[in-house]
Amino acid sequence: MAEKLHPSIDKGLPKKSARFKGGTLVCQCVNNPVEVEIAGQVLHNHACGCTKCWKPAGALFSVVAVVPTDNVKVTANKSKLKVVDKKALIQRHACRACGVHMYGPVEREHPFQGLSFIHPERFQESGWAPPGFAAFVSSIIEAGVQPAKKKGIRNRLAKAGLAPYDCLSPGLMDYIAEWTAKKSGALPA
Ligand SMILES: N[C@@H](CCC(=O)N[C@@H](CSCO)C(=O)NCC(=O)O)C(=O)O
Ligand SMILES: [Zn+2]
Ligand SMILES: [Zn+2]
Repeated sequence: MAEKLHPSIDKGLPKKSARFKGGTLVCQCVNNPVEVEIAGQVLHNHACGCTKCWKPAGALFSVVAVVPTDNVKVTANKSKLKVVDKKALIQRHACRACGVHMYGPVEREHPFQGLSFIHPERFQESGWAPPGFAAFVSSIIEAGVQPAKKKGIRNRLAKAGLAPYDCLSPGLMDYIAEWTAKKSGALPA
C-alpha cells in the first residue's frame, strides 16, 4: 500500500477561501485541549519532511505554515504547553498530553525572526491557504524511509502540485541568502 504523505495531501489539497481571516488551532486532547487563536491568513504553507516538525499519526510529512508571532494568542490550557527543544531555532510549543505542536516562534536574530510556525490542519475552520511546495523531502530518510522510495514519493508530491525540494523553496532560500548577504555586507543593506 502507498505510504501516507499527509491527510491534507492524500485526500486532495484543501481550498483557500478569501473569507478566511484566521481561526483557532486546537490540539488533539479530548479533555481540556490547548487552543491558540491566529489572526489572519497563513503564509508560506508547505509540506515538510524534516524530523522536527509535528506530523499526524502515520504521515511522512507535516504541513506547516508561518504567521506573524504578534498574531498568535494562546487562549486555553496554556499550562499544558512545553518547548520541545529550547536550543532549536523554532521554539516548538507542544501539548504535553497529546504531543501536537501548537506554535513555534522564531525569537533569535534570523530572517524568520518574528514569525511563528503553525500546523493549519489543527484549525477548527476551513479556508486556510493550502501547502504550495514540499520541503526537506530527503529528511524522511532520516526518519527511516528507505532511500529507494524517495523517487516515487517525490513524483507523488509533484503530481499533487507540491514541487519537492530538499531544503525550502527557491524563493525562501533566496530570501534567506539575501538577508545573510546584507548582514555580512556582501550586499548593501
Ligand atoms: N535534516 C534535518 C532538517 C531539519 C530542518 O532544518 N528543518 C527546517 C525546516 S522546519 C519547517 O520548514 C528548519 O528550519 N528547522 C529549524 C528548527 O527545527 O528549529 C531533520 O530532518 O531533522
Ligand atoms: Zn493536547
Ligand atoms: Zn520541518
